This record gives sequence, structure tokens and C-alpha cells, in this order.
Amino acid sequence: MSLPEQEFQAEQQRVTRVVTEIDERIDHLTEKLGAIREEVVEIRNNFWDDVTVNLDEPDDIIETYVSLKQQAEVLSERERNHRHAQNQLKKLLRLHQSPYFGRIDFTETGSDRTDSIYLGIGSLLNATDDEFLIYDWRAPVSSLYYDYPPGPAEYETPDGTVHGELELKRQYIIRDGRILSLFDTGVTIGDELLQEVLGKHSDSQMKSIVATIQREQNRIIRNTTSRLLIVQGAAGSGKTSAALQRVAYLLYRFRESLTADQIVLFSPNTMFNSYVSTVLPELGEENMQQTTFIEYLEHRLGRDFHIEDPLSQMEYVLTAMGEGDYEARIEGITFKSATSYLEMLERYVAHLGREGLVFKGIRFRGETLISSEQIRTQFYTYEPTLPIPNRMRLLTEWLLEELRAISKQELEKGWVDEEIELLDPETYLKAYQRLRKKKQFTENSFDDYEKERDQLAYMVVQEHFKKLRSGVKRLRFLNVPAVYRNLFANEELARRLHDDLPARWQEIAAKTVELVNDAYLAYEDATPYLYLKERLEGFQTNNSIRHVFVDEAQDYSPFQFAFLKRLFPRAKMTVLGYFNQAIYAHANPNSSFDWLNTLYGPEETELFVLTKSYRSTRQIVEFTKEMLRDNANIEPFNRPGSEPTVQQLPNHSELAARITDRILQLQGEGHRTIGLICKTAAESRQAYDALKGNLDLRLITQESGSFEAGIQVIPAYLAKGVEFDAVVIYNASREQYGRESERKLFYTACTRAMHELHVYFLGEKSPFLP
Ligand SMILES: Nc1ncnc2c1ncn2[C@@H]1O[C@H](COP(=O)(O)OP(=O)(O)OP(=O)(O)O)[C@@H](O)[C@H]1O
Repeated sequence: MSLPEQEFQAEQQRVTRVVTEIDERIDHLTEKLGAIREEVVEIRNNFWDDVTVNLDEPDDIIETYVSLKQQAEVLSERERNHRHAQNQLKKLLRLHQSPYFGRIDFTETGSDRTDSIYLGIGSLLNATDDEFLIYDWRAPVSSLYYDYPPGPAEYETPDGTVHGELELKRQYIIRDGRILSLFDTGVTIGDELLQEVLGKHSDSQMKSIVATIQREQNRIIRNTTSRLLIVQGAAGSGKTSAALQRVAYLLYRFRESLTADQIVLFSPNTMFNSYVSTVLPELGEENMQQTTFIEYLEHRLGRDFHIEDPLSQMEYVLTAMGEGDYEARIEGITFKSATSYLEMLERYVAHLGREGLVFKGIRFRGETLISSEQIRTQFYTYEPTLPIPNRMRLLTEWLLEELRAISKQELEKGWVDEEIELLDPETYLKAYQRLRKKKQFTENSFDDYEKERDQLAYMVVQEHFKKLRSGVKRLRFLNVPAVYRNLFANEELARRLHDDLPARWQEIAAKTVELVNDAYLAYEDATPYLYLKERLEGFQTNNSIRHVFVDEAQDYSPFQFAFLKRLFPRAKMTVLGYFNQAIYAHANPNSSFDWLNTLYGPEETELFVLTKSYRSTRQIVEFTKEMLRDNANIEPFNRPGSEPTVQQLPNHSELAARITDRILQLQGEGHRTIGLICKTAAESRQAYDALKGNLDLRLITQESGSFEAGIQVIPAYLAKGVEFDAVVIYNASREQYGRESERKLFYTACTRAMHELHVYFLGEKSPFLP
């Protein structure tokens, strides 16, 4: 809807006024910052001049301490001011670019005043502090903008619901102080603006969606009630975008009590971390912590095991069909991912409380000081009702006591004298000084050879036993690998603990034993192993994290979720996923998020479903949704584009030639990010080699740390979560994407496309292609 010229002028004048105000603030703040900086530099330079250092008498020392402390406090206060001013300045610079993107006029019920509320990425008061020139998009009243068309409307505040009438809803695109476009919107947040935003070329970085958040996304962003919030949505429905906006919202809403480092996001891979890392800074917030699940496992178990990463597991699942143990492995993965396996481990722990724990004897200089048998017997003398970790603590104390006694006996042994001979002069000196110190307190001491030898022997033995003691404190005497292995080595026991073992149990068990013996953990074993270890040693929970976000949640097993819940006992969880995209083997093709409901119980769980797909053109969404069996729930956002193409080619060289032409054409049309998506790492390498002579390509592997514009050759499972202007599917043959388990992987690959999708294949075409 175009506005009368006069009104447009009035809007432009307001923008100019606000920008002038912002610029004045910027000048003022820059000056202030300069002054603070100078002050800080000066304090640092003169730090020691202004401190009185005198250490002669106790009183002087106290005075010195007080003076130092004062000086340090002054410095840190100035530094705090500096940081604060700097953040302010950053916000103002962003507002200077584009002070606001929306306006609502709202009349509260019972009032005759209509307020105009302008929304931007941060709030701004006028000079006299009595009027908001800009409201933060996260303020309670701003919710109206996202939730209602003109008409009756309401919003929540901490003091209750405010009702009224929304008189106007307007959107702006402002750059460098000028209104580029402006329109009044009806039902949803302007199709026009959204069209414009979505029609743009993609970037190597994800963008914030603050100006065009949709109502159903807003509900996810502002939800503060549920313990577990599940967001289920089709590819491109804005799950990740909503999650990042939600982080920004939570940081604003709970700014008194919540900081960015109390929020953690589990992402699918490290490249994804780099892809989303600019969104929060763009919104003026610090980034939350980001990690991947494998990184966490490495951190906890990497010292003792080589852990298979999930992508290698994936690569195996996708490529090893012909291998003899393939079926057993797949069965094992499914079995070890289920919560019924967790229950089996629980029963195992109960069993271990009575018998079956395995210990390592404590050995020293080739001799056993305390045998594994002694340790085991001692452990099982403790009250059986005590939890195992508590008994481990008692056992630790007992072992330390035993070691103390043994260390006394060692003092007289020959090896000690041998080592004394070899001591360096410094150690001698230390021993001598210690003796002298002791002598001050004993009256009748004399400096004979015996005493010195005793002191040196004591030092030698202590030095050796330090290592033994610290091992004991870290429970190194508990043989967790053997305990885990025994579950698989003893079939009769396994059958007692689980009444529905998989058909290929013997194969699965033999393989598990073999790998654990080699200090190797398959990905499906890593979380269960860690879980068992924690149940025996005591759970290391993280109590500081308040919000956990899990992106691409369909790739996590129920077992892993149960683990995360235990690991972060004080956190709320936001889980984003789409079961149609589940491409890991353990996810049963018909599974949904139903089982997640049981994690915290239905009362504490809320499910939001996003059905509109924003990423791709209508043509691409229509094309890709045909690939799914249950495709009813996907609606394209109405953005037109060209039809996807599918082309058969007779051989590899023809394939390389056609793809080269296509990519050059796409580049000619201005597409900046182009994904050449392959099924696996092996195929990506092959495609890369075939094309690198003709095109400037980048091969993406698990190790790639970041995204860049240009042509990326990438395995489908690494392309999760990211998007490209144009996608070319390298070879969509039946051989590559024919099995039911490959349907979702193929869907994920094709749905990475925003504007163009081109599919090539050799031989027979994939049955999933429409
Ligand atoms: N409200 C919105 N306004 C503007 N753009 C949006 C909006 N919602 C989503 N988008 C855009 O749609 C694209 C897909 O969003 P996002 O990656 O968050 O979806 P997703 O559900 O996590 O996708 P997938 O699961 O397929 O990786 C992004 O380019 C995002 O900017």
C-alpha cells in the first residue's frame, strides 16, 4: 500500500530526527570513551607510582596491600565503564544504519491515547529520558507487531495481559538514514518484505530474521514456561533462525540473571558453528557457548579411547552395505541408541552393586602392593544399600590409608638407598633445610647420618607415592572398560538384564568386546559407556548451564537425550528437529518426537510445529516435498522461481561436462553460493577431482572450519543446517539413493537450495525423485 507523499515525508523527517539524535549520542560517547581510555592507560602506566610499597613492618604490609587493592579497584571500575560504553557505542552504530524496521499504533482499552511504537534491534530514549524513540524488538509491547494484524490485540507483561486495539502496522527498510521502502501490512508480517528478504542471494553466514519473525516463530522465541520445548518443522521452516532469536530474547528478558555463557547450543558440526556465529552479534548480543556432542565425548573420554565420530559412523552406514558385519552393526546401533539399553545399564549397575565390578591392582616397581582381589573384597564389605559412587569414596579413603602404611614399610628397602645415592645436590639441600627446621622444635636432636638418611628416604618414597595417590583419587583402580566389556562377554548375564536382545547379539557382542579391547569406542557405544562410567564414579553434572539448545535433534538418540537431561540438571531444553530429516541409522524411519514427551513428562513439555518453508522457492518446496512419504504438512512460502531440473547422463565424463556448464551458467546469473552436493565424503572427493580442472571449487570435509561464498563440493550430511543459492545434486541414481534409509538424506540434500535446484544422475534414477 503506498502512502500519501505527505505522510512519507513525515516518516522520513522522523527518521532524520532519530538518526541525528543517534549521531549526537555517538559523538558524545566516542568522546567519553576516549577519555576513559586515556584514564585507563594512565592508571596502568602509573600503577606502581600511586601504590605505596613498604614491606618492612606488618603494619606497612597491610598498608601496601590496601593501597594495591584500591588501585586495582579503580582500574577495574574504569575498565568496566569502558566495556559498557563500548557496547553502547556498538548498538548506536547499528541503529545509525537502520534505526527501526517496524511501527505499530496501539490504543489501550479505556485510554483515549494512541501510542506509536517503533521497533528496532535495541531501545533508545530521547535526551530527556521520557520517551522511547525506539523500542527493543524484545520488549513486551513489541510482541504485538509479530502477533496481530490491525484490530483487537493483546500482549503479555510481567504484570498481566494488556488489551487494546492495534490501529496500524507499518514496515520500513531504512539504510543510512533514508527510507528505501515503507508499507502498511495486513494479516501477516508483510509478504512484501519477506519476499524481498528471501529473494536475496545467500551468504556464507546466517542472518537474523528480526524484522520478519512470523507469528508461529514468535511463540517459540518468547516461550518461557516449558522445561522442554520441542520445535518440529520442515526443512527451511526457520527452526534454527527461531532458536537464535530465542537466545537473544532470553538474554534480554532475563538480563538480570542470565548471561550468554549459561546457554549452550549443540550443533551438528563445527562448520555449522561458524555459519551461525554472526547472528547474535548482529543483534547486539554475545554468542552462547557452542559445541558438538562428539566434542563433549572427546573431552570426557578422549584420554582413554579413540572415539569414532558420528560422521564416520554415517559414512559407514551409507557405504558399507556389502560388508559381512553390516547388518549386525546396524542392529547394534539401533539397540544401543534406545532407552531400553539405558534401562539395561541401570539393571547392570544394580547387579554391580552386589557383584561383578572389576578393579585394577595397585602395582609399584613391578610388585603388586594391593591386589585387585583385595580391592574388590574391600569394596563389597561396604553397606550394599549405599550408592556405588559413595562406596567408591569409602574405598578411596581405605586405599589411601593402606598406601600410607605401605609407604612406611618401603622406607627401609634397598631401592630407596640406591635412589638416595643418585639424588641431585638441590634435593640434598632441601632435605637438610627441612631437618634444620624440625630441629628448632626438638630439644635433643643432633645432626647424625641416620636422621639425614631418614629424611631423604621419606622424600624419595613420597615422590613415588604421590603418583599412586593421585591415581587412587581419580579412581584409576576401577576398570570401567572391563566392566563395560563384561556386559557383552557374558551372554547369560546380558539375557538376564534384557529380555529382548537383538537377533545378532553374538556378533554385536564379539565386535564390541574386540573394539573396547583395542581402546576404541564406536560412536553408538560412546554415550552408553560414559553413562556407565558416571553411574559408577558419580555423575559430573553441569549446574551453571540454564538453557540447552539442541539443533538437528533428530540425529540424537533417545539415549543421548536421557544423558543430556542428567548432565544439565538445572537447564531448560529447546530441541529443534524434523523427523523426516533423520538421516542417522538409529532413527527409526517411522519415529517421531513422541518419545521425547517422556523425557520430562507431558506437563513440562510443549510442542510447536512449523509447517511453512521459507528457504526455497515454491517450485523447489513442491518438488522436494514429493520425496517424503508423509508430505502433507509442508506449505511453501509463496516465492516463485524456476522449476528444478532432472537430467540423466550416460557416463562420468558427460556428467562432469554438463555440471560444469550448469555451474558456470548459475554463476553468470549471479548466484554466489553454489553447493555441489554428493552423498558421501568419498563421492565428494571423486566429484572434486573430476571438476577441479574446469572450476574453482572448494572441497568440504569434516575438518573444514567455515563456510565461504563460491562453489562448495560437500557430502549431504555435512550440508545439514546450511543453505545455498543454488544446489546441484551430483548423482541421484537409484544406486546412490535407493534404500528407504537414504530417503531423508536425499531430501536434506535437495532442500538446501534457495533459488535453483538441478539434479543429475547416471543409470537408473532414484525412486525418490518425483
Ligand atoms: N521469519 C523469517 N523471515 C525471514 N527469513 C526467514 C524467516 N524464517 C526463516 N527464514 C529463512 O529461511 C531459511 C531457513 O531457515 P532456517 O535455516 O532457520 O530453517 P531450519 O528449519 O533450521 O532449516 P533446516 O532444518 O532445513 O536446516 C533461512 O534463510 C532463514 O533466514
